[in-house]
Amino acid sequence: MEGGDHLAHERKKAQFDVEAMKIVWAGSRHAFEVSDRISKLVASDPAFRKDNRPMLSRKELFKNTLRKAAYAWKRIIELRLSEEEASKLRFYVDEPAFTDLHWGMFLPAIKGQGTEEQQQKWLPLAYKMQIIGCYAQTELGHGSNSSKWWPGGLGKISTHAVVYARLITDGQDHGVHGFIVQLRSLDDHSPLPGITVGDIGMKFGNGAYNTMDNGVLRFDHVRIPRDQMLMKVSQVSREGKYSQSNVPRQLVYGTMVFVRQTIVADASCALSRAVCIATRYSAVRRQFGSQNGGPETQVIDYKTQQSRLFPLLASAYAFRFVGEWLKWLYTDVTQRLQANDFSTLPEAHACTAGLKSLTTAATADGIEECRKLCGGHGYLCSSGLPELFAVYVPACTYEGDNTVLLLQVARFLVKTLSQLGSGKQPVGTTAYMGQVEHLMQCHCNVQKAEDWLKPAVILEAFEARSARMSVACAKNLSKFTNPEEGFAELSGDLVEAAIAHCQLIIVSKFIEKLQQDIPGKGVKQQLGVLCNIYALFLLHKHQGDFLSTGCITPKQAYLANEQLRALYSQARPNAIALVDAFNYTDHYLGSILGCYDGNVYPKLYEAAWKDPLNDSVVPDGYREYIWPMLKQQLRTARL
Ligand SMILES: CCCCC/C=C\C/C=C\C/C=C\CCCCC(=O)SCCNC(=O)CCNC(=O)[C@H](O)C(C)(C)COP(=O)(O)OP(=O)(O)OC[C@H]1O[C@@H](n2cnc3c(N)ncnc32)[C@H](O)[C@@H]1OP(=O)(O)O
Ligand SMILES: Cc1cc2nc3c(=O)[nH]c(=O)nc-3n(C[C@H](O)[C@H](O)[C@H](O)COP(=O)(O)OP(=O)(O)OC[C@H]3O[C@@H](n4cnc5c(N)ncnc54)[C@H](O)[C@@H]3O)c2cc1C
Repeated sequence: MEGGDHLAHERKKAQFDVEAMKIVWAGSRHAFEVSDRISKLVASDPAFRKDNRPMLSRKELFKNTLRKAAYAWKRIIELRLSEEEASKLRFYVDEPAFTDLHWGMFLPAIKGQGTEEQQQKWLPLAYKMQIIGCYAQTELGHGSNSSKWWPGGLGKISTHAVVYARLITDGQDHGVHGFIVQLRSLDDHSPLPGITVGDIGMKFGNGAYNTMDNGVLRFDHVRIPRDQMLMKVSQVSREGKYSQSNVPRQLVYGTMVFVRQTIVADASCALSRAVCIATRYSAVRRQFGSQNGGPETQVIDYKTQQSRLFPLLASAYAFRFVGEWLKWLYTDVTQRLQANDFSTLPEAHACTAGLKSLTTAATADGIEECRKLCGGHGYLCSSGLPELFAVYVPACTYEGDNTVLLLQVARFLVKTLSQLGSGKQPVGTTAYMGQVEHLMQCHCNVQKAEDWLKPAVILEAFEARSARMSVACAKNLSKFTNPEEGFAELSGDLVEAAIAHCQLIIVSKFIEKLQQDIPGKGVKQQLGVLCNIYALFLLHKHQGDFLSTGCITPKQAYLANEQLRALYSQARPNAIALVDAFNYTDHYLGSILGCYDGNVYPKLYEAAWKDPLNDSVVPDGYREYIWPMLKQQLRTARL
C-alpha cells in the first residue's frame, strides 16, 4: 500500500475532540498556536535537517551545531521573535547546544543571584549574545577546588561562566559562592591568561549529546574583579569584609530549582515523543494471530503490548500536568522571595528535586521500553529512539544525581514529620501529613473493581502509603543516637519513602487537573481514563509497598489490576488520537516508525539505501581484506 494515511482507520475510532485535546496538552490556545507555528517553521527549513546526525564525525557534528545555532539566532532576529517564540524555536531545532546553558542556566543564575547593578551590567550583553555563558559547578574530583568538569558550552564556545567556588577572605572559608568569570578573549576566542579550558571527550551514543561541548576548566592565579561575585545573597566590601543579606543562604542554589522545574516539563516532551513513535508503529505493525486467512493482529491489540505502552502514554500526560503545576509553584515561590517571604522555599526545593528525579528516571526507562515495543526496527537509528535515549538518559544525572535528589526529599519529609510534634501544621504537598493519625490506621474500602475509579479512594491509598513509609523511617531514625549515622544507614528506605511521596504528588495533581473546567467533547473523559491508568499502574507496580504497610488487602490489589485491564480496553480506540494530540511534526519526531501517515515500510526501505555504506555495491576494504581471505579459504579447501 503506497501513499495515503495508513492510520486513518485508527483516527476514525477516536471518541474525543483531538483539536481540543491539543490545546489541553499545550497548556493554552496561545501556547498551542505558538508551538504549532514555530514547529512548522523549523520543519520546513532545510537548514534544520537532522537525519544525518548519526553519520557525522564529532568535528562535523559540532560544526553543524554551531551553524544551526547561528542560523537559528539569525532567524530569531529577522523574524523579531519574542522570548517565548525564540525558546520554542530552539526546542524544535532539537539539538543540544551551548545555547541551552546560556539561556537555561547562565542567564537565570545572574537574574537570581546578581544584584540589580550586576543584572544591569551583564544581562543586556547576554540577551544580545554579545557574551556567551555557561554554568560551572561540578568538579572532576570531590570538593570545590580541583578542576571544573562537565559544564555544557564550556569546552569550546563560552566566553564567560558563572563559576561556583569557595570564597575565602582573611583566611576564613565562607563556603561556595557564584562568580562571573571571563574565560576567553572576545576578539580571538583564545583562553585568557591562567585559564586552561577544553572539551572532555566523546559521550554515549552517536550524534546524541555529542553536539554539546561539555568542558574542563582550570584556573592558575586568575584574578577577577570583586564586583563579579554574584552578590544578592552575600557581599564582600572593597575592604574585604564579608557580610550576608537577610535571606537564606540556600538561594545560592536557586538556579537549580528553576532548571529542575524546566527538566520536569522537558520529561513529558521526551516521553510523549517516544510514546508517539511506539503507539503509531504498534498500530501499523501486524504480527501473528491471524485466523482463517484474515489479516494478522495489530500488535497494539495484544494485551501485553497495551500493559507496557499505555502506562507510558498516561505517564506522559501525568508529567505534563505536574510540570504545569510545578511552573506555577516556581512562579509563586519567586514572587514570595521578592517580598522577602522564604517560607515555601524548602517545599519548592523538595518538589523540584523529587519530581525531577522521578520524571527523568521514568522517561529514560520509558524511552528504552518504547524501543523494545518497536521490536527490531526500534534499534535502527531511523526509528529515532536510540538517539532520543542517548540524548535523554543523562537527565538522570545532570542537575543532581536522581538518588542524591531523593535523599534531599527524604530529609524534607523527616523534618516535616518532626515538626508535627511542635504543632506546626504542614501545608502544600505535605498537608496530608497533618492527618497522619488517621492515615496510619485507615482502611481502604474497595469491594469491587470499579471502586478503584473513585479519586478519593485512590488519593487516600497513596497518602496512607506515603505517610506510613515516612513514619516508619522516622521511627527507625529515632533509634540512632547519631542522626546522620541513622540517615546513612536507612538511606535505602528513605529513598523509597521519598518516591512514594513524589508519586502521590503526581497522582494528586492529575486528579486536581480533572477538577478544572476542560472543554471539548470527550476530552475530560479520556483524561480520566489516563489518570486512572497512571494511578492504578503505579499501585500495581508498587503493590508490595501498599500491602506491606497494610494500606490495601491482597484482594484489593487483585481488583486494582482487574480495573487496570478494563481501562486499557477503553484507551485502545483512542490511542492514536491521544498521541496525535501532542501535535508533533514528523521533523521533530525524527522517526520513520512514528511518521504521521504510518507509511513505515517503504520509508524504511528507502532510508536504508541512503546509508553511506550503500554508496557503492562493493564496499571499501573488500580488495584489502575480504578478497585475500576468500582466496585463502579457496586454497585451504583445495588441499
Ligand atoms: C537536551 C535538552 C535538555 C532540556 C532541558 C530543559 C531546560 C534546561 C536547560 C538547560 C539544561 C541543559 C542541560 C543540563 C545542564 C545540567 C547542569 C548541571 O548539572 S549543573 C550542576 C548541578 N549539580 C547538582 O545538582 C548537584 C546536586 N547536589 C545538590 O543539589 C546539593 O544539595 C548541593 C546544592 C551541592 C549542596 O550540598 P551541601 O551538602 O552543601 O548541602 P545540603 O546538605 O545538600 O543542603 C543544605 C541545605 O540546603 C537545602 N538545599 C539544597 N539545595 C537547595 C536548593 N536547590 N534550593 C533550596 N534549598 C536547597 C537543603 O534542603 C538543606 O536544607 P536544610 O536541611 O534545611 O539545612
Ligand atoms: C550530560 C551532562 C551535562 C552536564 N552539564 C553540567 C553543567 O552544565 N554544569 C555543571 O556544573 N555540571 C554539569 N553536569 C554534571 C552533573 O551535574 C553531575 O554529574 C551530577 O550532579 C552528579 O554528580 P557526580 O557526577 O559528581 O556524581 P557522583 O556524586 O559522584 O555520583 C556517583 C554515584 O554516587 C552516588 N552518590 C553520590 N553522593 C551520594 C550520597 N550523598 N548518598 C548516596 N549516594 C550518593 C550517586 O547516586 C551515584 O550513584 C553534567 C553532567 C552530564 C552527564
